[in-house]
Amino acid sequence: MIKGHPLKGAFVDFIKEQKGSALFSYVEKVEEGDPIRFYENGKEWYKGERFYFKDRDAERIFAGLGSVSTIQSAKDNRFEDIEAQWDQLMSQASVHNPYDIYGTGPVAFGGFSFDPLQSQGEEWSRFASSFFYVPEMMMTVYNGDTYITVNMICEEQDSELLFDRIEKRKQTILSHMQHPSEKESVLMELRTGDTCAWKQSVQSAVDEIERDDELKKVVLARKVTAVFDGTVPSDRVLRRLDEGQPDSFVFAIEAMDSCFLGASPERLVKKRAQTVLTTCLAGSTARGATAEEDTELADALLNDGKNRIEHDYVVQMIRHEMQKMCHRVTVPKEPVVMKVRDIQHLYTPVIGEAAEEDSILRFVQTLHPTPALGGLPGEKALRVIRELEGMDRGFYAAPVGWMDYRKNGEFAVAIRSGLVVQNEAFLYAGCGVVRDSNPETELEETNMKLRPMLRAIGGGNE
Ligand SMILES: C=C(O[C@@H]1C=C(C(=O)O)C=C[C@H]1O)C(=O)O
Repeated sequence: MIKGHPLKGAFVDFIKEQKGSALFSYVEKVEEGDPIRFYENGKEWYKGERFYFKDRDAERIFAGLGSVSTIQSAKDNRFEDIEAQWDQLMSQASVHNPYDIYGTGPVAFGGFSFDPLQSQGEEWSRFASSFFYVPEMMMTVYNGDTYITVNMICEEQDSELLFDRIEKRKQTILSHMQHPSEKESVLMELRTGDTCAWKQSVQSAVDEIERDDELKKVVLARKVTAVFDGTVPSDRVLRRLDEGQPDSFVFAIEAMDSCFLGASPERLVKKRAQTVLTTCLAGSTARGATAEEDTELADALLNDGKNRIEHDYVVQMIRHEMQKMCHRVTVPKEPVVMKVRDIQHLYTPVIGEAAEEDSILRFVQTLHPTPALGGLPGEKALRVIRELEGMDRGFYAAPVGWMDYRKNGEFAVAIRSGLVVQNEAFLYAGCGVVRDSNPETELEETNMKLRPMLRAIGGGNE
């Protein structure tokens, strides 16, 4: 007789029938939950395989621990390949989910690197060019309600032991224990890279745009390296981002001793049944010191020719691609201003209606990279980036997010982000270069965009 959890018997029987190696997943509602705490508490057992994701509206928050299956692809058709592997895993799965809530039950969390053809930087060695975790344990908070999903894959002889082990861990992690907080490390050095050379590459992009009638925009990024006297406490960095950037997507994804994390204002795509939301976000200015100055800056941004053109390239491409994939697309005529803590942007939200069974990955594949992060036209801009940037963006500016077993999900564009590896943090920021760009102004813009991550790692002024 099997005692204890009501699903233990079903699990043991399922594994017996399947002869192992299929996914068993169940969802429970719990009284309350703090996903950041869940993430931190999971460190002891799951360090190196955790994720966190909060959307801009904090409507849905996820924390995932461990990986019962890691889906990876380095193939040319990486989007289709990831989807095929996910379909394969789900086709044999047994899902016990009494809740009709997106983002509960089996979810794969991860992303796709910005450009698999960029030569790989050493700092990104822990990250495959595209990978997703199916967590062993996941907390989903939706509208104040908390759900726990447990996923298990095992061999026949291990099933009872595994079930009990995970159940015990789950209880411990949920029991409000707090992990002893990580030791703060001291920032020793901030290497900003060769800013003159970077400005020179902005000028080269402007020259290229002037020479080539077809090339309209190229987004160039730079990297700043922060060196600490000890391990960078990524859990703390995540907590600071979460508390300090309430209007952004906040994400973290660990891969062994590395953690990529950030607070991005930009949605790539969100899909719920037939509804698809995407974002045009390009054109930037500073926040004002007073409410009045802030409004003046926003008005100036809305009326600035260079920023409007830069923004419009993004709208053109997104509208065009969305019209191919959806039977109805709504795009406002004019952008509005989106304000986040350190910066304001021109923003045009786009809504499409697609077939319910369409996978979110189809939209990710088609939209990434939008001209907000790549340029216009896309392929040509990518070639210029490879030539001028001279670094590996890794997952910076790339799609990071989740998809569920019904092919819904959400992906942010992973900007305002950084990669933490042991005692170093690599922070990235870029900006759209068009015909009228000025290298000095673009450099200042990247400095403004680096601020949230600098503050979160403890290297920036408040
Ligand atoms: C490239 C970045 O941001 C992108 C570029 C913007 C711009 O050029 O105005 C604005 C928002 C983002 O789409 C970044 O933050 O690193």
